[in-house]
Amino acid sequence: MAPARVLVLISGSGSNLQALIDASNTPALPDVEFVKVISDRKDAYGLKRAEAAKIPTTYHGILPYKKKFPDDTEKPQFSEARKAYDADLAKLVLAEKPDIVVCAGFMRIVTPSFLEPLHEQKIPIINLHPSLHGDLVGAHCIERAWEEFKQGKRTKTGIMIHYVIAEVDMGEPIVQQEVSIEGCETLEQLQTRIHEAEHKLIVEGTKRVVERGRQ
Ligand SMILES: Nc1nc2c(c(=O)[nH]1)N[C@@H](CN(C=O)c1ccc(C(=O)N[C@@H](CCC(=O)O)C(=O)O)cc1)CN2
Ligand SMILES: NCC(=O)N[C@@H]1O[C@H](COP(=O)([O-])[O-])[C@@H](O)[C@H]1O
Repeated sequence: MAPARVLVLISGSGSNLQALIDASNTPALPDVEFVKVISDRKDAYGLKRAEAAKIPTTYHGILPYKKKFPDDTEKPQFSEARKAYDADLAKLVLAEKPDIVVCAGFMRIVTPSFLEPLHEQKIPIINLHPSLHGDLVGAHCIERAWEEFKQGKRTKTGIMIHYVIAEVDMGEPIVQQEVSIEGCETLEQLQTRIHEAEHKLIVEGTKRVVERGRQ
């Protein structure tokens, strides 16, 4: 059987991409091939990690689309710029014929202009999110959990790998893990604790979806 073709979307440092690369073709994540890494940010260090691993990369920035639609709305579901961006992103992704798309710190809300073309091809899109399903959604969830911990509103948070649907961070969870905040004295300590857990969970979540695709 041919290796599963994995395409990864990133925006930042790419430590989760690195975890996937390091685990690839070991028992933790067997028989996979990274076909491309796409970033919406040109300065994403994850692009350098991909290049070091000899994985093809593409920078797909939003600016040209914003310039094309100067009077655009900021609401993701109605933005012409975002829809055009997402439609082109879908074309870039489909050109690689992936078996799975992994959002590993990809910090853009995607619209049906991206989701539908991939859904038609039955290509699963999964995402790493630093909260449990139905708890915190959106960006900056680690910071928000930390603030609530300091206010005495919570002692735990978590992480999950979930399917990506239009409703942000509400797609079916694939695997989740609770993370205690207790014992952390700074936000940085919580971030470290969460990132260490993420690096394991993203490998497990990707492996499960790859295996489902092979059934
Ligand atoms: N339609 C969906 N798109 C995305 C999902 C999803 O479940 N459905 N998951 C995200 C990843 N994500 C959280 O896990 C997330 C990323 C970014 C944002 C966000 O508010 N982005 C802003 C820009 C923020 C910035 O530039 O710093 C935006 O897109 O306007 C929310 C959730 C991947 N996309
Ligand atoms: N809502 C999505 C979100 O907040 N994702 C977060 O982006 C980081 C990516 O780190 P990385 O670039 O080092 O892999 C991760 O901590 C992940 O939880």
